[in-house]
Amino acid sequence: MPSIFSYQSSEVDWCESNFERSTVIAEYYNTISNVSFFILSPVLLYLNRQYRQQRAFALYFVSGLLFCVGIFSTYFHMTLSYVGQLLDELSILWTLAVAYAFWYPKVYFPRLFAGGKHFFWLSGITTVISTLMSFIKPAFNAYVLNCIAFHLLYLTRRELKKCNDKRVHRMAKVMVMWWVLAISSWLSDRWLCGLWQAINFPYFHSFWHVLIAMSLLYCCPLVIYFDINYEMPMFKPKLGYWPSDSWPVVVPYIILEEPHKQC
Ligand SMILES: CCCCCCCC/C=C\CCCCCCCC(=O)N[C@@H](CO)[C@H](O)/C=C/CCCCCCCCCCCCC
Ligand SMILES: [Ca+2]
Ligand SMILES: [Zn+2]
Repeated sequence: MPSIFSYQSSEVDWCESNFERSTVIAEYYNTISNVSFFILSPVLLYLNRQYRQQRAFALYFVSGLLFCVGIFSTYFHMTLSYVGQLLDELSILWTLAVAYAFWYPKVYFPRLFAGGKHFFWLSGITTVISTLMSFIKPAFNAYVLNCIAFHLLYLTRRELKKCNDKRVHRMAKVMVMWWVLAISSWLSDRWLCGLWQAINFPYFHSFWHVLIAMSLLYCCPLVIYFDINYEMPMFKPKLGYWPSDSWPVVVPYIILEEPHKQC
């Protein structure tokens, strides 16, 4: 009986051919494309340093978890092992759970959980139960995780309705654009593999890694922007672009200004 750590013990196998470029790395491009997550965390921490000073624990914690997602995803695509797959999926689940626990706006709490503390415990218990359930059918977990993006889209829409800053609307549109490209790549790698192999281009899952990291690069400042509006009334969040506004490719980040707020 193969060990749960052994190569190819996972029931999921992505479209890229295995061991084509290396004898130790099962899926070469799917493995190296995880570098996007190793870049994402330090970029977030560096650019949003004013916010980091205010909410150091939350930002360091979630950036650390995103880095772990990168490590486990690398391990998974390198080995295609059962343990790799579960670590990959569970690290995503826990990153999402922790991000919700830190940043889910109190105004959306069900009335029963108005205090916040109960909501925190409910999220924790739900995550522990989901963790246990994820062992039942691991191949199904990724679909469930992807559905959470729809809830994030819904929350973004509701927040944008209350916001008249055009730059924030633009940032949300760019985030959605990256996410649509990302999810299309993920689905096409899952469902259209025969076609991609026929044209010798089975690399859509590695595009997914890069594109979802791009989407998170826009999603995180958006979350920070709304958090400042809700939780830090002494500051006014302002959207900045690195390296500068005039560059064709830019990375958004949040600047904290002292006076009154706009949204
Ligand atoms: C201020 C910071 C706020 C941060 C909030 C966001 C927290 C996001 C948490 C985790 C997302 C990581 C997703 C990367 C997955 C990479 C690993 C991977 O590719 N795994 C696959 C197998 O290799 C697996 O099949 C994928 C599973 C699906 C993951 C779905 C994640 C949903 C992420 C939602 C991102 C929202 C971005 C924009 C929303 C419109
Ligand atoms: Ca493969
Ligand atoms: Zn992956």
